[in-house]
Amino acid sequence: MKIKQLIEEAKSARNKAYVPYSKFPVGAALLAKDGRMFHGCNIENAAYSVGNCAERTAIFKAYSEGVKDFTALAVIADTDRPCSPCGACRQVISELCPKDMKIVLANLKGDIMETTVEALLPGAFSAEDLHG
Ligand SMILES: O=c1ccn([C@H]2C[C@H](O)[C@@H](CO)O2)c(=O)[nH]1
Ligand SMILES: [Zn+2]
Repeated sequence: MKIKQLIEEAKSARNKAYVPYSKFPVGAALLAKDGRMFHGCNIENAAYSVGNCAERTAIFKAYSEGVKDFTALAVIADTDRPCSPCGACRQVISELCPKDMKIVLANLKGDIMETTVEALLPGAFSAEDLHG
């Protein structure tokens, strides 16, 4: 799948965001190795801290369906620079996606930044740290 198409998928996922508090909709699209696409949006809550980001929504949806092998993730929001995933999402992405997997960050202006899981969170705390 082309990068532009993946970004379009993330953009349409963004339309589903539930963001009454931040009014900052974010969309994500996660492409699995088997070709399946998992969309994610941010879903907020009056108890602010229990809201979930678009990236984690997409990853958790895939995992909960038993899909664990991914090839690319795109994220988009109406930001000046391509949308930058938060620390919590970087940690989750780092554990559940391959280190060299492509991450495409985008904004509505059409700016695109391509990066990788490893580059998003170098030296991430991992299961190896936990269990030696
Ligand atoms: O990469 C990001 C950055 C922020 N958010 C959400 C969290 C919250 O709902 C809103 C404002 O931070 O945007 C995401 O979903 N993904
Ligand atoms: Zn996040």
